Amino acid sequence: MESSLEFSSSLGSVSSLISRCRTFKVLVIGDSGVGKTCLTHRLCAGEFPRRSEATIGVDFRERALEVDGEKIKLQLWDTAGQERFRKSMVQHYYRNAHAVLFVYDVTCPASFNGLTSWVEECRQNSLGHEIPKFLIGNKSDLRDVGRTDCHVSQELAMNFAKAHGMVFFETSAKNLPKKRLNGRRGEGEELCQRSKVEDIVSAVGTMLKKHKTLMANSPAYSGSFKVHRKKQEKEPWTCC
Ligand SMILES: Nc1nc2c(ncn2[C@@H]2O[C@H](COP(=O)(O)OP(=O)(O)OP(=O)(O)O)[C@@H](O)[C@H]2O)c(=O)[nH]1
Repeated sequence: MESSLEFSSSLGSVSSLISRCRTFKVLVIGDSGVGKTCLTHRLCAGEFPRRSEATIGVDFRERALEVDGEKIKLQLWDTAGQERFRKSMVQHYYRNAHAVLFVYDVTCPASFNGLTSWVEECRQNSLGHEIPKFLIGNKSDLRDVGRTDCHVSQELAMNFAKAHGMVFFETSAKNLPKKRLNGRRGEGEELCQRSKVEDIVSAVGTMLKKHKTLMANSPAYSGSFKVHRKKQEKEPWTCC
């Protein structure tokens, strides 16, 4: 793999001191192709990216928000789903993480089954039981009512979330096609989808702000990785 890693960390970067804004490290994990990069982009930039490439190592995006009058920052760590692009850096991902988003593709049961190994990886890397965890079923725009057998049911996902102490959301990182947006129904769906994405941001922010143990034990992380990466264009993803 042609990538190298530089790591720097400090408890108070200049920018965080100026803005006095607490920064929370939020890990985004899940199988390759489930849409972690697109979802992270949507959560932070408010739109679906035009191009998607396989993540090598990790990418970062930030989202500022206000919770109960306090400005906080979510630093989303969009990690590679492919084992060969992540293995040397795994322990860095988990260090000082404040929350985790477990992502699967609702149209790909294999990605849902794969969640067990992501939970296990968290355990092996001593991720605290107490930190907020979220289960996100992505690509809900591809749900086909005629092919429910091939999709992950919400009931199954909710049970999984309950068993692992996670908050469950089903959403789509993708904007709806333009022709559907022309009609009233499309606009409504898009607004609904946008609010679901915002619901995820608010839920993560609210849980982190309220999480007293986290505040006491792990000060807001402010540091950076620089991953020198060779990007690889991604084919449109297909599963079942
Ligand atoms: N229809 C639809 N396609 C999506 C959605 N999210 C992502 N995709 C597509 O799924 C493919 C994979 O998306 P990525 O965001 O690169 O997936 P990833 O999980 O980051 O993959 P790795 O970087 O390999 O771990 C791309 O072709 C995206 O365009 C979604 O909500 N709906």
